[in-house]
Amino acid sequence: MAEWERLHAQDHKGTKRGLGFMQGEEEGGTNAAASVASHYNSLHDRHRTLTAGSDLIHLRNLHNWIKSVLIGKYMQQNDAVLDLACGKGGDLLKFKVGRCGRYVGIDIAQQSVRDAVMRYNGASGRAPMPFPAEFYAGDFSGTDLDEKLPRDMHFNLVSCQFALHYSFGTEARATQLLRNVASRLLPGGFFVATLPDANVLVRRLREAKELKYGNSIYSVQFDERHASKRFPTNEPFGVSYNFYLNESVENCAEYLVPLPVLSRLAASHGLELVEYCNFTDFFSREWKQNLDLLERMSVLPNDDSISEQEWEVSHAYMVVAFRKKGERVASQLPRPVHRPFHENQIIFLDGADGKDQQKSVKDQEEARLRRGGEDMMPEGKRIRTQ
Ligand SMILES: C[S@@+](CC[C@H](N)C(=O)[O-])C[C@H]1O[C@@H](n2cnc3c(N)ncnc32)[C@H](O)[C@@H]1O
Repeated sequence: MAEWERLHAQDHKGTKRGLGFMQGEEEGGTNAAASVASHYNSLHDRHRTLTAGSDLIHLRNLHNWIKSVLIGKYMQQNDAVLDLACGKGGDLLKFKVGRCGRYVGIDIAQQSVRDAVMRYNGASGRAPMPFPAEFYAGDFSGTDLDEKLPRDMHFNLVSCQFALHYSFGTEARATQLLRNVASRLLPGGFFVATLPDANVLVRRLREAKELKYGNSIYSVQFDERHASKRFPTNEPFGVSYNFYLNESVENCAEYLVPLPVLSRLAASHGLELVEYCNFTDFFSREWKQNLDLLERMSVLPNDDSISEQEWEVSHAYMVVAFRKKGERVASQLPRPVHRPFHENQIIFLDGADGKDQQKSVKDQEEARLRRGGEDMMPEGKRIRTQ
């Protein structure tokens, strides 16, 4: 039996999908968001989904392949895409392959957004991305995007890869994220995400002797507040844990995302759950149809294979997809956006980290005036200082 099949069987042995959760202390708000930003800013193009160390190359490739398949499944040619938590732009190529019509990337870590801009413009001798794009630094669960983005900016696809769980620190933050997605998604559009699978994390916690478990490449640590290992359903937010991969300390807390809670919150914003699937199940279902991609992305090279330990990490994640109610609306054609995108065009929204925020906003305004007032941004997208 393949490792992913064993993990699948183990998790579907008479278990109920859906758990209760216990609320933590009043944490998970803006301070937690700031710590996430500084954590990701401090990583030099090295995080859990990109390059977590060459020894985890297969895991990295596998997770990139899963994201590619997921995006490919829900994206249509010429779609307008919102990449929430775009990080360093690691998914730009996937949107290029999907023939993206227009791209907007937002991340709380401003240094990551700068890296994404470089990648978009064609860093390290690579070709620039062929689609128009804009970049924002801001907190996706602390900012009202309905109010802050240009009024006519809507998307066919909203993608939030390996980041949704940061919003579950409080109900207000999780709700704001869903409100942001729903307000900017066109009818018939999709919201796709990858995130830790709370059922697997909690099952492993209950099987462990301590509050920490893992293997030689990963570990998950819950704190003493969760010593009972019980999680009341009526308090589902703020259940934090720390995830360590290959001994690299993730010093920012993540939060369990109970699927029933996410699904209810999404439904109350007009988003219907159309798919949820653990990574290993997703792999076993999709690999045959996507064999070419599997080979091209070197997920299963001949000379080596994904180790049991790596499958165990992968099994801690899941994909979800939601559809916004209504008939599909074709993407709007973007107004011309000048390229390359300049770093000083990054717009700072509420919650973006960094003390130079106001200065950057001022720089942007001055740069615009130096260009004789020509607005390189689409009309309506004025710099907002909070
Ligand atoms: C694991 S990385 C994933 C990056 C990218 N989506 C990918 O898959 O390669 C998580 C990203 O989420 C971003 N992030 C976390 N909380 C956020 C928030 N509240 N608003 C915007 N971005 C956030 C981090 O800065 C980081 O870039």
